[in-house]
Amino acid sequence: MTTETTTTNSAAPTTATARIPAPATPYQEDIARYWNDEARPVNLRLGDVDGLYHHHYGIGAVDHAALGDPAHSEYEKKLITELHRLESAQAEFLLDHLGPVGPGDTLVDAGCGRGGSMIMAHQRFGSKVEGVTLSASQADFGNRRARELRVEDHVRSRVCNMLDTPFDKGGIAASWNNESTMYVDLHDLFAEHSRFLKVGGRYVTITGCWNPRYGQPSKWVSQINAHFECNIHSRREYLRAMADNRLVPHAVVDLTPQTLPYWELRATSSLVTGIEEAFIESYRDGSFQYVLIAADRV
Ligand SMILES: C[S@@+](CC[C@H](N)C(=O)[O-])C[C@H]1O[C@@H](n2cnc3c(N)ncnc32)[C@H](O)[C@@H]1O
Ligand SMILES: CC(C)=CCC/C(C)=C/COP(=O)(O)OP(=O)(O)O
Ligand SMILES: [Mg+2]
Repeated sequence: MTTETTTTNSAAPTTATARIPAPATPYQEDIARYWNDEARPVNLRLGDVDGLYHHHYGIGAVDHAALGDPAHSEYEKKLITELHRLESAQAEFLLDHLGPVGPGDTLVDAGCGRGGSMIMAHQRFGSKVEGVTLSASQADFGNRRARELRVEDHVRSRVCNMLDTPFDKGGIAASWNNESTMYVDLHDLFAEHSRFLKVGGRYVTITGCWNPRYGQPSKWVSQINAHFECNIHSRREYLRAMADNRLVPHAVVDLTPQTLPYWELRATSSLVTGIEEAFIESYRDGSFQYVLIAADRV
């Protein structure tokens, strides 16, 4: 069902030599195409700062002293470095919640993107990290970075549907979704994590969800869905689907106040993509929330 993609030193995907599993649905085909074609400077130029390429957003206070004078010729470069620092801080915060994992463990990054979080997890824990993405370009990119860092024996990306993975039942110590749950049905997703996680293992997600207290998805949430071709779930759906799949919340953290500074800073940069207003307005009007949920597999 799943196959590791063959990688080369070229930036182009090497799908000709790889046996890529067929997407399970036409929707997944759309999403694979979307991420295969993605090359936004807001992601690549941030990743170029230190070689960790993320497709998630940032948390934490902006370091205005590090940014310095906006009129300075180096300001834009410093701004990019600062946005990247906040995105890496987000991944560190997710890893903080994985529990006591170590070098003998295998971790799963479901919807791994270009693999930045996987590298960070291996560097922190010494663990083996298995990533799945629908995109062959992303898997190639992640595997190339792992080879360049000489961690390819421990960090591996493959093209695979996160709802149907090859991981053995109960063989995984901890797993996560970093901004990738909005592409799948949550019941199907948590059933799969629950299957491959060992009892006592930890699952963590950082995600954007619509707030049931607001009523229904706001126009801003609908705009984010249209922009990314995704389907943002409500906070209630997360907790219900986890409860139905032996995932019991250990921590629920509302990161909305911590992510707003990232968005406000990003909105002033030359790398804006046009989606900044929807995130800022929906976080401000309370219709959308940025949350971490860590759960024990019981
Ligand atoms: C916004 S990116 C997040 C990437 C990564 N987690 C990060 O933090 O940099 C969403 C990712 O989810 C993946 N994805 C979406 N649906 C998927 C599915 N059904 N199976 C595997 N990956 C999926 C995409 O291929 C993409 O890599
Ligand atoms: C929180 C929510 C709703 C996220 C939707 C999923 C998504 C596309 C995340 C960021 O990816 P990216 O880093 O490629 O996006 P951008 O190009 O905007 O930085
Ligand atoms: Mg980004």
